[in-house]
Amino acid sequence: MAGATRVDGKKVAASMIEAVKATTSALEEEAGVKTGLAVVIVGDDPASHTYVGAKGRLAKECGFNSTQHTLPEETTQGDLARLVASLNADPAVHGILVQLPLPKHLDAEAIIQSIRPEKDVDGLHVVNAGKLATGDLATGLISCTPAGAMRLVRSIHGEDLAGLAAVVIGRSNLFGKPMGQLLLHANATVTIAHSRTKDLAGVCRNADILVAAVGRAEMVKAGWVKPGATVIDVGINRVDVAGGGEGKSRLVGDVAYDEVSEVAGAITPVPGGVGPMTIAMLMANTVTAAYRACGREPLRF
Ligand SMILES: Nc1nc2c(c(=O)[nH]1)N[C@@H](CN(C=O)c1ccc(C(=O)N[C@@H](CCC(=O)O)C(=O)O)cc1)CN2
Repeated sequence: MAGATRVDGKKVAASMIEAVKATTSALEEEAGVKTGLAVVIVGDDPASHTYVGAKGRLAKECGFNSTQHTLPEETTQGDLARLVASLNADPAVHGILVQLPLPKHLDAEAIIQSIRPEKDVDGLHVVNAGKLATGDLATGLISCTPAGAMRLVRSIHGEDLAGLAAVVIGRSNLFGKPMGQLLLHANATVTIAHSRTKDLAGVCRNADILVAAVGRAEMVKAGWVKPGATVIDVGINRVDVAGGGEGKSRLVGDVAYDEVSEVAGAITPVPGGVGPMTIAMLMANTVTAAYRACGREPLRF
């Protein structure tokens, strides 16, 4: 029987969405401003279309004016850059999100850096990454997945992580680095581990908070986890179901959930953990951007 507390990302995300809805309607009532989100998707990747659909539906539910720009696979860098430039110039658009990954022939980094930082609700522009790195959490926009994962850490440990050792496995700009910085700002003692780390299992066993973002199904085993640790699983891997027949698959994280649940103190499931928080944080960032565009500051979500 599993002993760890299951950290319910859907529940935390739902309460955040309620706060976003209230904040959005307050802005409309007080300033007459409707929060605007533009979502851009290029190509036919089915998973990306699913995520974009979910973002659009939730944006509408939050009371946003949400527009989706669907571009064909063969879109050129110039076409996409012109669309971003027009959204940058549109005062009714407070947040711009370009769904990743982009088709291989496009330079995703150049597109992300062309978004105005104050509309970069994905928090990926160097200005926003730099603000996070220098400890300015008040004026920038923080990348949605690390912000969502951090929210789940706070739901277990509170605001101050002083005295706790945190290990993040993964050093990407999208997740590992910003997650490490958020943990550091909350006073945790942070290690960022990666594919070249020696004795990865041993490093992980020191962690009071272990965050896995490696992209390898169920790589983190029970023997990697300190008894009682909090384990945050950021992986989303689709694996075949043994004997399930053609095309049968299920989603698993980077953590071997069942065995790690026997050792950990708290653990996020996949699905239903960090994933729902990513989309909730996008909504929070978008209404935050709308408030700032009106010279106001909303509550901290
Ligand atoms: N521009 C961006 N592109 C991408 C991001 C991002 O944050 N910004 N993240 C991922 C995809 N993503 C959002 O876009 C995302 C992935 C997964 C989930 C989620 O809720 N997952 C569910 C399971 C869903 C399923 O059944 O397939 C869960 O974990 O419970 C939300 C958002 C890459 N691209």
